[in-house]
Amino acid sequence: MTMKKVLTIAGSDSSGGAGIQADLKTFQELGVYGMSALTTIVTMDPKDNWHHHVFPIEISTLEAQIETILSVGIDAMKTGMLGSVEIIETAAKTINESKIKHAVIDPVMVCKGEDEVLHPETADALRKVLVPLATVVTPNLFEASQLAQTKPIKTIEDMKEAAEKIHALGPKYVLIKGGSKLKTEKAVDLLYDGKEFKFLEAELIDTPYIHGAGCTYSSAITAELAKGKSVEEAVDVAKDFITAAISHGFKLNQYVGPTMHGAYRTYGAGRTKIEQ
Ligand SMILES: Nc1ncnc2c1ncn2[C@@H]1O[C@H](COP(=O)(O)OP(=O)(O)O)[C@@H](O)[C@H]1O
Ligand SMILES: Cc1ncc(COP(=O)(O)O)c(C=O)c1O
Repeated sequence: MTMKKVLTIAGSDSSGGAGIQADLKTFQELGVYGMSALTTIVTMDPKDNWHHHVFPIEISTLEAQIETILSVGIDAMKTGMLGSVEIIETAAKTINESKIKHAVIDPVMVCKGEDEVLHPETADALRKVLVPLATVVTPNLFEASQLAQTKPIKTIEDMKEAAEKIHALGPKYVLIKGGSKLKTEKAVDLLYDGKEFKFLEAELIDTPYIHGAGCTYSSAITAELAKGKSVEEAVDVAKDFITAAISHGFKLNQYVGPTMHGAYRTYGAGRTKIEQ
């Protein structure tokens, strides 16, 4: 069997749990060959309560990375933190020019633990330029309300309404992540293809260690799509993958705890919590 090749266009999380680090670890776990084009570098200041700093990368450096990777060829790609309108346009150009079959767009707008939207001016560009090209777009509740331009999402009904509005922008599928922020007993996500609402449910795990969960989830979807799975199948595997990763999340330091990318391979979809 030939190795499937996937690209992530995303930021670097120096602490290793989210961003490109999460993407490449997840690709490896799911047996695809990962390549990366770095958009920004995020650091955390230990002298200032782990406050995030974002260092952008020159657009010409991003373009050179993408050129390298497209010369190899890819089976699927994803985007994560992009950080500027110009970078969003470059990602869209990559999807159009490579005629790639599957692009998963994770519309990263905030980092967990940080309140402010990192790049407010980019929400509009995401809506207009990138989201329409997605096979699947994977907003969390906050990102979904920004993309749909609706009020804060608090209920399943709000989620459905936002999914319809986002679908109207042009992506094939919308996957809204309820996670722990919806007042439900389970961790519920909503998949919408323009016709049917499908809910994905998993046990809601009582843990603060979910740094990088969104990056990991969208990478798992990308890996499974590259292997030829349908969107419904890919999202199902990814939900098991992220649930296992969250149930084995661990404390890195007093500020952050990432999910465990190797949990699905090591423990399977079943969940045996490791003692911290
Ligand atoms: N405490 C939790 N227990 C189980 N699943 C969770 C929990 N928190 C988030 N999830 C799931 O993890 C995935 C990523 O969601 P989320 O953390 O909301 O994304 P993001 O990192 O983009 O904010 C989704 O499938 C969501 O339902
Ligand atoms: C580079 C980068 N991308 C994405 C994210 C978002 O991470 P999450 O998957 O927890 O939403 C972060 C958060 O720190 C980050 O540093």
